[in-house]
Amino acid sequence: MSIPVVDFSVASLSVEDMSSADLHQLSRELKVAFMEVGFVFLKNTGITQEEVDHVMDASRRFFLQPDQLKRLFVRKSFPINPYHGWVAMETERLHPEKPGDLKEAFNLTSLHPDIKWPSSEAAPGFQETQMTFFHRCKELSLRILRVMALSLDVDPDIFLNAHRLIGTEENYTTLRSSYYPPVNSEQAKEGQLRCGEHSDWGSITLLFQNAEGLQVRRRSREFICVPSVPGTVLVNIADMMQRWTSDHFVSVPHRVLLPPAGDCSSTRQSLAFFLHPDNEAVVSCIDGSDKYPPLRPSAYVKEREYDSYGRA
Ligand SMILES: O=C(O)CCC(=O)C(=O)O
Ligand SMILES: [Fe+2]
Repeated sequence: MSIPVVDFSVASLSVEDMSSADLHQLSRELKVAFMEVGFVFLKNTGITQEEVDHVMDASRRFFLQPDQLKRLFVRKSFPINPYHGWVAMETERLHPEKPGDLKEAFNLTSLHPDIKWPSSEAAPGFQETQMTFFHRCKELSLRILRVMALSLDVDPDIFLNAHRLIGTEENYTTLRSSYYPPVNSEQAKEGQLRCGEHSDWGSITLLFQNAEGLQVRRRSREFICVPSVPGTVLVNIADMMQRWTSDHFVSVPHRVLLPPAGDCSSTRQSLAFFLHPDNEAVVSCIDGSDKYPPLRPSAYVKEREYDSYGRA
């Protein structure tokens, strides 16, 4: 198994109105990828490599600031949004039974004007690039949701109707910039990785990476390495979408390895857009079956959060 590459041109963000496009071929290809692999590379989405590089450059400048500055923006310090903000090294464990992940991250979850950002002297371009990219990823995700609904022959708005509040406190969608600093893999703790094995929690995830290291688990349980393909967006199904589609679309575990022994100087960066349904939407099996009971994203996310961060 390898991860398929699908051409998204007909629904690209550079096509102003996709409603009249012929999306059938595209929807068939996406369906096969999401049913069989759970991951797909999309090319020609309208989001360019240049845009991605620009956001990664601004993120890197933020991460290279002293922790003392970044702590002013730490996650859980924003009264209006508990998810938004900076996550220090080894704070998060995406595999709940393993040591903390060897990465730093910045979660953009709230676009509220009361949210405090680093000054443009401390982190040039950080706020603007993050916010602009959040919107770009949102627009692309909504297009993907529409094609996914078509592919399943259900109401084309069925997923869109549950993603109306992105960027507000009523929706957990997050643009996460991750920074994996150089690490000597021989000094890491037993079982420690750059990002522990996990599946994503939301509806779908868009991922942009600037280096290898990502691995995806196959049905046979062995992991395969995912290349970094410039100019593409890697899209995967997340857990709530798997339930929503009664397991037709599969949410697949993945992880980010430490660099190979002897490589103590490479950094890695990624940008992940975790698309989530609105907190109070109801996610129930779209085929009308009772394979899973209906869930509320707010309650579901809280439960998953305890696993990754503890019940504190
Ligand atoms: O950094 C990456 O390439 C993937 C990270 C990831 O899977 C996640 O943060 O959920
Ligand atoms: Fe992930």
